[in-house]
Amino acid sequence: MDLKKLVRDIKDFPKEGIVFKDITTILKDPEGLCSSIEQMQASLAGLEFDYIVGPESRGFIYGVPLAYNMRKGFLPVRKEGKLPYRTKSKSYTLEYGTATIEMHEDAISPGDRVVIVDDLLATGGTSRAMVELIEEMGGTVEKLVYLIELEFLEGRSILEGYAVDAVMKY
Ligand SMILES: O=P(O)(O)OC[C@H]1O[C@H](OP(=O)(O)OP(=O)(O)O)[C@H](O)[C@@H]1O
Ligand SMILES: Nc1ncnc2[nH]cnc12
Repeated sequence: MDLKKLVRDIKDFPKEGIVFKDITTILKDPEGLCSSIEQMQASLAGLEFDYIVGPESRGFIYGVPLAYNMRKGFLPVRKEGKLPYRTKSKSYTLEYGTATIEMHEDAISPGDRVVIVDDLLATGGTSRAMVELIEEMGGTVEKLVYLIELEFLEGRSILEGYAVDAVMKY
C-alpha cells in the first residue's frame, strides 16, 4: 500500500516555515493504519531484542502495537513531569523547538536490547536523547524504526553507527 497518499502536509504548523507531516489521515484509514504498522514491523523481522521504547505522544501510537504484535515489553518515554516514579531526563532540540524527555530510572537494566519506534525522524534530536538515556542505563539500541523520515533534515547524521529504517522518505 502506498501510504504517502494518506499523509497530509500542513504548512506553517506549529511554526512558520515548518511543513508538518500529519499522520492522523493514515490513522483514520483502516487499511492505512494496518499497513503502516505492518510495514514498520517488517523492518524488525528476525531482529532479537527485549523492549520497544517509544516517545510521547506519536511514538506511543506505533510503539505499542508493534510491541504487542511482537510480544515485547513497551517502555514509554515522556515529556518532563509526567512519569510517576524516579526519572532520568535529557533536554534536546527538535525541528520546531526544545523539549525535555524522561524515562523511569529503572526502566532499563544493563544488557537490555532495545528498539526505538517513532512516527517521524526529523533532526534526530528526540531520538539522540533517547539513545543517550538508554545507553546511560546500560541498554543497547539494536535499531531505530520510523514511519516517516525527513531526509533533508539529516537526522541520520547524529545517529551514525546505529541501524535506522523508515517506511516513507521525503
Ligand atoms: O527528529 P526530531 O527533530 O527530534 O523530531 C521528531 C519528533 O518530533 C515529533 O514529536 P513531538 O515532540 O512534536 O511530540 P508529539 O508526538 O507529542 O507531537 C515526532 O513525533 C518525533 O518524536
Ligand atoms: N515536519 C514535521 N512533521 C511532523 N512531525 C514532526 N516532528 C518534527 N518535525 C515534524
